[in-house]
Amino acid sequence: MQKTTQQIIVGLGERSYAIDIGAGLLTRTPLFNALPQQILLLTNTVVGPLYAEQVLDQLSQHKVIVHTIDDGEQAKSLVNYGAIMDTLIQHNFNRDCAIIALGGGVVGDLAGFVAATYQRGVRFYQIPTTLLAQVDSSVGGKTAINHPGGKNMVGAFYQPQAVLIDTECLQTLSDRDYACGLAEVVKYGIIADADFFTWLEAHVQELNARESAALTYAIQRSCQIKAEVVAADEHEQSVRALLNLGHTFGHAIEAAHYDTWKHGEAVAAGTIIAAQLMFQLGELTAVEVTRIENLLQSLHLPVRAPLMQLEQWQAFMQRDKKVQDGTIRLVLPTAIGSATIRPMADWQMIGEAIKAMSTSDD
Ligand SMILES: NC(=O)c1ccc[n+]([C@@H]2O[C@H](COP(=O)([O-])OP(=O)(O)OC[C@H]3O[C@@H](n4cnc5c(N)ncnc54)[C@H](O)[C@@H]3O)[C@@H](O)[C@H]2O)c1
Ligand SMILES: O=C(O)C(=O)C[C@@H](O)[C@H](O)[C@H](O)COP(=O)(O)O
Ligand SMILES: [Zn+2]
Repeated sequence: MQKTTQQIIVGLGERSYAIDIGAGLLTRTPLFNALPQQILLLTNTVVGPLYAEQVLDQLSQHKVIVHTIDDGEQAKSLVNYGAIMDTLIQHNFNRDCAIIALGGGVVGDLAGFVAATYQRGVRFYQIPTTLLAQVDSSVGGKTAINHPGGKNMVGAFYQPQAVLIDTECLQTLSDRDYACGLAEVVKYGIIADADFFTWLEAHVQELNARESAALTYAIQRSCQIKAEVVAADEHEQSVRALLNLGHTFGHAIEAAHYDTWKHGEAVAAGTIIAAQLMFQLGELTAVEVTRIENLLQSLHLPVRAPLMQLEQWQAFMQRDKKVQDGTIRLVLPTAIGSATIRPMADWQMIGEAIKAMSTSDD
């Protein structure tokens, strides 16, 4: 059967770029158009052995330096950022070089921040290999590294030149990391598309089985929504904040538990807290909260946060990038298919929602 490629454009004027989606794209030529001679391929110790050779085969006419980082969220660090800068400088990379990210969101976020800052900005390409990176982090230009005090605290908005999504890469992903990507997919349904949410509910089995047609549609629809939101508000002055549903809570969980909670898992637990908060405010029905909870659960995602003191939640949440004049602003679902961003100072109410949706201690 002929393999097809679908293309979605992120419309940003002169900086517009294409997201190509298809099975087996890594081994089809060319990966990207008009690549320069000097290329730094950033990958990690898990993805490199799986896919770097396929990429290098396509780049045999270029001078490619492979830089490999450790696996895991802790690798999105200032130390690794410095080490990559050392590599670029040691090899005399100039402003005409390109950085290619081959990996999940950790590799992509770090590579993008390097690209945004090396010699004040060099070309950047994304080859996302996790579901989460394919549906979310490779698109839209949020690049960052973490700080012990919070997630993505140092970063830049810096768009890639192109994104290449090979859906076949997902077959080697662990069940846990696959589920993490589905958390961000569910997010798009909640904030922007009730029909897509209903479609997800109806295709849980196919999605859990990683069936090609369902998976490709979920990736494509997610990228379409993300591309539209980013094109409308690249620098998160308004509607882009909705992509942060569940993240103010989720980032607090991650920052407190980097070693045990993954990003997608923390987003799922954070999403259900946001839904519960809207239920308490009388703006979301019990049926809607249950639908969100059931969908996340059926996709093997956690729907209860770990036990943490309210003060700890508060400390991390106050560092959220959406805080304005000391007041946190939360993304809250107003229905399945729409969400709003709202300043919230009522910590008693927030604490009640967190408690209701945290693991019980009895
Ligand atoms: N920039 C953005 O807009 C954005 C959006 C969402 C998330 N993020 C960030 O992305 C990160 C999470 O990304 P993630 O979930 O991809 O995590 P990750 O990059 O740590 O990848 C998850 C795991 O899967 C492994 N892996 C990657 N591809 C694989 C493959 N094809 N086969 C087998 N194993 C594979 C990785 O080595 C890792 O162990 C977080 O740091 C989060 O903050 C950024
Ligand atoms: O693209 C966006 O905008 C997002 O918020 C996507 C999120 O899924 C992603 O986790 C992002 O990195 C969060 O950014 P932050 O600004 O809250 O650090
Ligand atoms: Zn996210």
